[in-house]
Amino acid sequence: MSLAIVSLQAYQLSSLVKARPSLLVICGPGNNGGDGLVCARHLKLFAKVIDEAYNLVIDAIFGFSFKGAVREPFGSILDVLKKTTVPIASIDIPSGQTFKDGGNHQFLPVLFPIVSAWIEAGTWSDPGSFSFKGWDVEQGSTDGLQPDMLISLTAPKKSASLFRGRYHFLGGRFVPTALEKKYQLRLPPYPGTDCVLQL
Ligand SMILES: NC(=O)C1=CN([C@@H]2O[C@H](COP(=O)(O)OP(=O)(O)OC[C@H]3O[C@@H](n4cnc5c(N)ncnc54)[C@H](OP(=O)(O)O)[C@@H]3O)[C@@H](O)[C@H]2O)[C@@H](O)CC1
Repeated sequence: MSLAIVSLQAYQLSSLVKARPSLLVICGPGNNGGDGLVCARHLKLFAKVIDEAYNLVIDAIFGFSFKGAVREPFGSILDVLKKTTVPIASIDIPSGQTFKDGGNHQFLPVLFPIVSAWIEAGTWSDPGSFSFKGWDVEQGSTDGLQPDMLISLTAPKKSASLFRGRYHFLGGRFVPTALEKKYQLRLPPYPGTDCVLQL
């Protein structure tokens, strides 16, 4: 639900009007794709809003388990998306991004101070400049999609340090206490009953 809500919050209808109303959700084979299907279902519930004219691609192709060289048919799909001028909103990970260590994108405790820093700084102007004791922001390749919007789930992953788009949201408010303690999370407070937070 939060993925659908922030998509509609970030993209005003007036700025996205095109002759043919459309919204494309591209789902990959893993749980990221599953998130995309749920997002599509909720967007459908907002049909009255998106009926007028709406052009946006929801990237739910790969999440944090993506690794290695991209295989077909996904390579061709990503090639098309890299050239499109339609805004792309990526769920959790911009699809196709790889890192120099070849590792996956599972969140790490060291990532969570970033969330606090973003909130405290009140800006997302230069995420690459953030550095914390014992850790520097990863410098990964920019092979993957460069979305206009990123919706991080639970906490931003490594790839969030490469994000240069306009909108970054955090979703997944209800983290089990045990998980929060295990990874020493410092998650930001969500206002009221909101389930998403713009970083
Ligand atoms: N708290 C959170 O953060 C939560 C996160 N959640 C969500 O789950 C997502 C992670 O889901 P996930 O683990 O299922 O992995 P994901 O990347 O969607 O798919 C893997 C698939 O991609 C394939 N594949 C891999 N590399 C490939 C390549 N080069 N070229 C082609 N294919 C490739 C791989 O195939 P395989 O290599 O195994 O054959 C497999 O089929 C996460 O990002 C978030 O969206 C929530 O649901 C829960 C809370």
